[in-house]
Amino acid sequence: MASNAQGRKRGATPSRDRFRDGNVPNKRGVDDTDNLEVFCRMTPYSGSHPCLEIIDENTVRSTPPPSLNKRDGGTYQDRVYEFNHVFDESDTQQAVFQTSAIDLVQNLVRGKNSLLFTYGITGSGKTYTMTGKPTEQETGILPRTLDVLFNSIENKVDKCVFYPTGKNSYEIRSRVLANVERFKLAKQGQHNVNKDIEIRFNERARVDGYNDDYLCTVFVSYVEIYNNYAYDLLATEADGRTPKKRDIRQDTAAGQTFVENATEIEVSNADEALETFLKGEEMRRVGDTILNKDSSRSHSVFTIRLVMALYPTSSDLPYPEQDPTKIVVSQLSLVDLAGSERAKRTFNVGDRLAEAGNINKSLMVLRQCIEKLRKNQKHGSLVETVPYRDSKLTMLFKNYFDGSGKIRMIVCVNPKPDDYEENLNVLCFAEESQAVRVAVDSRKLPSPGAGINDANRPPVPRRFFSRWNYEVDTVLKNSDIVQMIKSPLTENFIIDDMYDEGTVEHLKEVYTRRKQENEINQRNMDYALDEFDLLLRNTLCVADFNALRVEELTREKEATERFISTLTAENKQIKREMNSMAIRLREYEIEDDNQVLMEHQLRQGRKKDQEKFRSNVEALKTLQDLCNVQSPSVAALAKNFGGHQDGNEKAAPGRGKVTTTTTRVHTQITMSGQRGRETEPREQKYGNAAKQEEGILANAVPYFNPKYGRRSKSATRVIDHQPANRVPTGTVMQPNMPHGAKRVTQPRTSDLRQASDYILTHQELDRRGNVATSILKYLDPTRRGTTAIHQYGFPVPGSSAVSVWDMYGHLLDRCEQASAIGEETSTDNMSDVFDTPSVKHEPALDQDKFNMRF
Ligand SMILES: Nc1ncnc2c1ncn2[C@@H]1O[C@H](COP(=O)(O)OP(=O)(O)OP(=O)(O)O)[C@@H](O)[C@H]1O
Repeated sequence: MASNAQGRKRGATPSRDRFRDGNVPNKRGVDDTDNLEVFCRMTPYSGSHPCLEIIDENTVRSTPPPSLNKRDGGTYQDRVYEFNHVFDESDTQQAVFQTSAIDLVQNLVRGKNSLLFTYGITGSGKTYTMTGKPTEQETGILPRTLDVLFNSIENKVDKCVFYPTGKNSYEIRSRVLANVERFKLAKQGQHNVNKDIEIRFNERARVDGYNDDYLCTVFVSYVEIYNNYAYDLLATEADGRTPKKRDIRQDTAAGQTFVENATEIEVSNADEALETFLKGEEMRRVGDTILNKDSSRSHSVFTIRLVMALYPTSSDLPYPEQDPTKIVVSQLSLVDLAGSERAKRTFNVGDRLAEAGNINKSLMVLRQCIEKLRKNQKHGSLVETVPYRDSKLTMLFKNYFDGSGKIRMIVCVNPKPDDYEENLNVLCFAEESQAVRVAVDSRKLPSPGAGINDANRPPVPRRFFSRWNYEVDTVLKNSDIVQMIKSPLTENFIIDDMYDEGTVEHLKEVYTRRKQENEINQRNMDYALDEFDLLLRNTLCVADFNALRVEELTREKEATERFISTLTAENKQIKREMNSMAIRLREYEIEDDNQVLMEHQLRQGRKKDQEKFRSNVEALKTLQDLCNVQSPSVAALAKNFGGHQDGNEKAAPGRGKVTTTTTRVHTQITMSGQRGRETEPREQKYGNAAKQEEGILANAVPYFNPKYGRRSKSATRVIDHQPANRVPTGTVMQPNMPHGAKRVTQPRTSDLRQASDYILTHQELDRRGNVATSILKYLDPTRRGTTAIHQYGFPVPGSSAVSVWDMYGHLLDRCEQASAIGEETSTDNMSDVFDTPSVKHEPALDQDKFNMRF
């Protein structure tokens, strides 16, 4: 037995409680009935929202597509279906054959009947499963079945020995008639072999169980049920295009339904059988529908019949006895049902619509038959008549349901959401079908009776030893050697007269002696012949056995070679993958190294930044400390102006947060509050820092142009205006003030009038929050139009400087106004000018001057 037939992983038969209707599960041999077996196959689907999902090798779950409601407005629920086995999308045609069909081939060679049919909605893969395509991966059940059958049967007789009567029976022709028929067949000539067959894949598996005591031959027939009529796909009407219509009859004697006069073609190998199938396929009605471009419009039934007869008991050339009652027929029907389809999905009209109607009707009758069978079996009596006769399809299947063979269904489903509702019907029906119990076909092949029994059976197939027997018996035993040995030895005797008694006596003696010798020789010869006969038969047996063994080993070798070549190919593939993985790995490693390097650099950069940040924070801290104490210049002024300082101090707090930078550090620092508290002398408070600042001031670049400096050397007319809230910056460039310059925090109008030079040290925040210090020199502030302004100090961004000029212009205006009315501008007022720079005023200098900033 083929390993797969016995050892295949068949789905566990559903347990008792798995069936909703409480049917007894499959228990072979207990009650001589068997459950109808159902296998489910899922079509590959790559779209979104598959409506079916495989849970395990026996279970499928259906899930409604999103937002699909029942016609009554209700919602669908998830449902689970259980089958003998479920094939997922990755299961190959080979796997499907091994699991669902190879044991049916074994049934066939053992003389039993089986029916295998595919069921499902249109486009679900029924034809693909049954027939497939010529490649190894896609060869379907039918071609594989034929291969396995011919790999497994022995003792095939020549063609035309058996012949079908057309009434579900066979007869045997005489040798002469068989020869005549063969001659006629040969005269019909060879036709071109179908291309698909030339390139097709051959299944090499075989099953055991063939009874060697039988001679056999194979017949195939192919019919379709179209629009509820049976058509013979192997015979056409006179037009050569329309298949012949046939009737379905019941053979009461054999208990079988059959297609009357269906053409049965005798085939001697799988290729011939397949050729016949393809010939019939050309006749089969297939149409192009929206849902399947090669949609089967009929139910097709391909029947393989194995016709067997016992070996003759005589040692004649192998030829069956001409006794039709000793013929045994087993059959396997492979049925590709047309798919159910909803008209509203296919938009079929005309013939297609009528076909669809008939397809759906026949499938509905099949369903009803199964339901009624189930009901009857449940009640244990004939509660309802099973409507087999309502459709040709069910009429043809009737004998299987009546127990003349095994029934198996492969239900094909496509998980696409559009098929959801139809799939529910299919799955429901398929699951419930499993509850139907069918009587087991318990027929046994009649034993050969007298003759060779298991004890004296040579270890080679019957066809071998039958041939030697015939050859040894009919050829060797009648050979000349035997005759020659048997011939008496002769001697020349001359008898002189009738009274020559001496010679006669001598002759008598010689003959008697020779007769005795001959008898001894004959006995010896017979003995030797028997010995030789035995030796010969044994030698022939051993030779045949060895030949078989060689054949088997050759097959194994070929299989091993194929396996090795597959492994080699896989090996190469794996090597290729490994190489590409190694390349990828190298790339990853390089990338990894780069990343490590980058990470290292980043870490270094971060470290540097942190160090820089730390040093900046320290610098800022120092700066903050400096800012948080009273400006030394303010301190100095406080000394000069006494009580004024407090007033100035009060004017400052409104500024709140000030961001300052002198060494390009952008950090916010708070300057509120502490300024007024500084009372210690600057040197005392800042020590070296203050001294350093002054040193820098002393050595700084002169702030004024010597050209102008020359004119003002003799007079002390310089007003050094340093507002009270100046932030000590410790900047490198510091102006060198002429000796005698009058430093004021709030200039009076009288000071300005008397002054020949006016120098303003102004501070403000630029857009980035840096403290920008500007030193402005203005000559003769009382006379407009003759001014010359120079700016020294730090770069000041353009826009932020406008406010300086605004303020300055404002100051001048105020001075002029004051002088015009003969009043002194109050210091408080002047202080306002500087402390509230929001006062808008046209600057007292032209745009060119303004552009002198850098
Ligand atoms: N398991 C599968 N793997 C790959 N292709 C498949 C599979 N099942 C079906 N197909 C493809 O789906 C298409 C429809 O399949 P098929 O003709 O077998 O459907 P069907 O059920 O016989 O339809 P209909 O009832 O209309 O005849 C075909 O092109 C077939 O090759």
